[in-house]
Amino acid sequence: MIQVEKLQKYFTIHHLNKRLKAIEDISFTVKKGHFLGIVGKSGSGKSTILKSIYGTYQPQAGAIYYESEEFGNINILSATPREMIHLRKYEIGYVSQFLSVMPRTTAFELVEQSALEAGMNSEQAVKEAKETLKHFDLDESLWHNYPNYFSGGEKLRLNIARAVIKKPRLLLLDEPTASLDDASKLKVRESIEKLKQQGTTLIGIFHDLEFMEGLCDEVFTMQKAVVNAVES
Ligand SMILES: Nc1ncnc2c1ncn2[C@@H]1O[C@H](COP(=O)(O)OP(=O)(O)OP(=O)(O)O)[C@@H](O)[C@H]1O
Repeated sequence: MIQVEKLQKYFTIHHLNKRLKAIEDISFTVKKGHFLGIVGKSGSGKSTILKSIYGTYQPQAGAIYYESEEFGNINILSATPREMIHLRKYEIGYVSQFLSVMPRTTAFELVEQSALEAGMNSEQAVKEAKETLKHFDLDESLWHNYPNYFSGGEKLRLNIARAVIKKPRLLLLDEPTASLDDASKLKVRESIEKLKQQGTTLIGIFHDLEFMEGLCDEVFTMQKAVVNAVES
């Protein structure tokens, strides 16, 4: 489903006139329907890998081959912006611990819009939004509120609901359970299990190794923090 080959990413730190090597020579493969967990020290480049797959970061070397429903086997690093927009809309989901909210959009509308974007009709989108918000125990009194002032855990659950409702083919999870209590973590776990049953491929970063246990099919360990500055 996804094959990462010799991925390398530098960041240019302009005010220091230096380049920072964030990841180097990263290669792994994830089979369709499998869950790959990425573990490693802080700063070793775990998020950089996920952001490269999602197209947020543009690595300088390597390849990310993804088996797309629409485009066949595609190298994400050379995908056009139009292709990337399609993949993000219909095929690849990304959940981080941060919720990016839209102004004057309620929690319910956020999830509903996500369902509409994935191609559901309005009746279906409303039904699925209700079910998904209920699944993640987001109190009904919050559904028609703006999420700016939600607690950390409420924002996270909303964030996950918004991604999961699309039933993406590939879901990238960047520590989405960071500030959740055990009951909410269990809900996330149930959703991941359900997605796996539906054939979703997942790549996830979790600090909570216990949470990953039994969920992941494979674990990729970042060898070390390769971060070091090189002259630009
Ligand atoms: N946009 C950026 N600009 C400059 N440096 C960056 C950027 N994003 C990441 N880095 C650097 O790249 C390195 C890898 O960061 P990354 O966030 O991928 O690590 P991580 O393994 O996910 O860390 P953590 O577990 O602490 O979240 C870090 O040294 C970080 O400072």
